[in-house]
Amino acid sequence: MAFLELQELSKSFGRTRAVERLSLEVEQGEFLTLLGPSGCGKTTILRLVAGFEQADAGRILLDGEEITTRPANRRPMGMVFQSYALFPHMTAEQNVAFGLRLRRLSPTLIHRRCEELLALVGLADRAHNYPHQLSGGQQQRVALARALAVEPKVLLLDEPLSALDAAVRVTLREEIRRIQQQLGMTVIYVTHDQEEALAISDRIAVMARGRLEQLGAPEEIYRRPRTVFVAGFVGASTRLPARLERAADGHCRLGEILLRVPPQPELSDGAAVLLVVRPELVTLQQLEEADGVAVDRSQSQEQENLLTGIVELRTFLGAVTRFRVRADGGQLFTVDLPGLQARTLVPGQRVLLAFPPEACLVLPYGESEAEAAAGRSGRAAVVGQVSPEREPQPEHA
Ligand SMILES: Nc1ncnc2c1ncn2[C@@H]1O[C@H](COP(=O)(O)OP(=O)(O)OP(=O)(O)O)[C@@H](O)[C@H]1O
Repeated sequence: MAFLELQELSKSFGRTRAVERLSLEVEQGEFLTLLGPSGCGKTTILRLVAGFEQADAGRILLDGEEITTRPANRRPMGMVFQSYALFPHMTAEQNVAFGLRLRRLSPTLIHRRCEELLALVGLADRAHNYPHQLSGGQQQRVALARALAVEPKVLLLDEPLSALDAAVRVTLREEIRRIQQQLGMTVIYVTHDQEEALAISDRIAVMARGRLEQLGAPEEIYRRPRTVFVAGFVGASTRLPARLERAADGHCRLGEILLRVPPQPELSDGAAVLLVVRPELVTLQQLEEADGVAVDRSQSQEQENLLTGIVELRTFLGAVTRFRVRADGGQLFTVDLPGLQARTLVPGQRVLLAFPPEACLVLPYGESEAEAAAGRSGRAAVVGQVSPEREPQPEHA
């Protein structure tokens, strides 16, 4: 039996179905992240678990006991919110002590516990500072210590880092993970930031429109997204509507080109699919103008898919440089190359794109979704989609 079980939970607000028949199991000591776009129901799930909302249907079990209708103040949960929500007229130590005072512990014990907790979150020397004397990151550390003070069985974190700047976000998420592992704490963490979710979690529940799309370890979610939504939401990717040909032996038609993909014995010939290729699995090789037609496909065609194209955008991202390349068939590819390989490639440059069959993830793709994709882009459905929020900004026009 799982430590925390959500069984067929549903919650509506008027006509809005915030959560729909959600079933989820969280193990003791597990760090589970609810990931999804704004409005997909993440906060509502957390509030249902905390007892701030009542479910319309379904059950919540903690450690084998049903807590579905138990009031919030009688659930052993700690919560940290997006906004720091500290008491402004209390010092860091007094904030942490708040829950302990309610429990009528002795002042000596409370003081010792606060010292331990502030040390745990790296604020041993800030015990007597008021919230306005602390940075956003430090305030969130105090909020974390305060939530941990009452020794909750489950810690609920609702976008705790989203108000902080990028560098602090990364440091603090590592701290949260360290503390969670040190204490063996069970955590449900809410975020819409896929990179954060991949970095911090044991497992990720990807949500869309109140429903669970996929549940799995970060690597599994990234490498084997099971739905078109997950493939688009988690990680950058090239996504190309295509059609299977000789599915069982792994061929796929993309416009004029026949690509090699992993065999798809479950799918039939002629099925509409979405090809998903991660940017780091494609390589680019510079071509001289004349090479475009002289690419020797005969040797490497067995191992690699080869396409010619032209670099449209180059975006320096630090560790990698991201390229947008338009293949000669019109498809757009996103390609990430590490520093040295990227140096000589600039917009306007003709290139050879190469990626092995194993780099292609093949997802069933309904006709309606294909039409919607074509409609959104204003192009034929064979043109690759790069999600707008991850569209790189041009380094050179
Ligand atoms: N108290 C409420 N009254 C009415 N509608 C609500 C209420 N709380 C949530 N909703 C609606 O339920 C849906 C899910 O909201 P929820 O806050 O759970 O999403 P979310 O994934 O956490 O979004 P965000 O990341 O923007 O916080 C949304 O359509 C929201 O407008």
